[in-house]
Amino acid sequence: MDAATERTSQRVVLDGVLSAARCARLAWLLRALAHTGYRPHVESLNTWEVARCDPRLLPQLVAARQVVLQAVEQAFGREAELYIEWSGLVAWGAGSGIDWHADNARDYLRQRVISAVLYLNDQGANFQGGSLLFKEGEPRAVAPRAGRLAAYGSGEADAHGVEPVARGVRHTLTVWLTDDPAHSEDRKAGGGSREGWP
Ligand SMILES: O=C(O)CCC(=O)C(=O)O
Ligand SMILES: [Fe+2]
Repeated sequence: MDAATERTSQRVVLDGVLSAARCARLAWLLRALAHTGYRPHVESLNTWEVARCDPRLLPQLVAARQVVLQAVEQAFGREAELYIEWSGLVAWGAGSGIDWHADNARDYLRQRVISAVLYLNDQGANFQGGSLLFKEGEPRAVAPRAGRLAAYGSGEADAHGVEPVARGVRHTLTVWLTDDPAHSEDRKAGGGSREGWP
């Protein structure tokens, strides 16, 4: 394998990244404001939409995604290098799931370098199924539980899928990170800093 095709997978699973109470508040926001259309059997709510629906609710989401950004930067040794490209809350209903894919495998997604999913509720208690599965490497499977963060490369080396949710609703805060400031969602919102929100 030459340097150009080298596959470098990078993956971490961290527990207790957000408290159970903060996870529950984000899940409440998701249930109150989410809309359909992201994928079949899935409802979502991105940070822009929260800003538009009710800016008073924005700080709790902005604070949580900042926690995710900092946890990822620390885990991957990339402090002050990454920007949030997209962030949002996702509710995975019964029947939802995703086949094997890489998160940057389209021309318009190439800027994504790390994917981060913070789970807001518990497999087994709140829903059945819904494990995050990787095609190769370790860890091979992540069982969602409130406060657990899975972070992994957005490229082919970390190809992954979500096992179908069999029952209940699986809640996540999903964040894609880029090292290209031009693709920062905060910059696009008009902020000049890495924390561009008011
Ligand atoms: O929710 C997860 O565990 C992973 C989601 C995912 O792969 C995606 O949204 O691209
Ligand atoms: Fe993915």
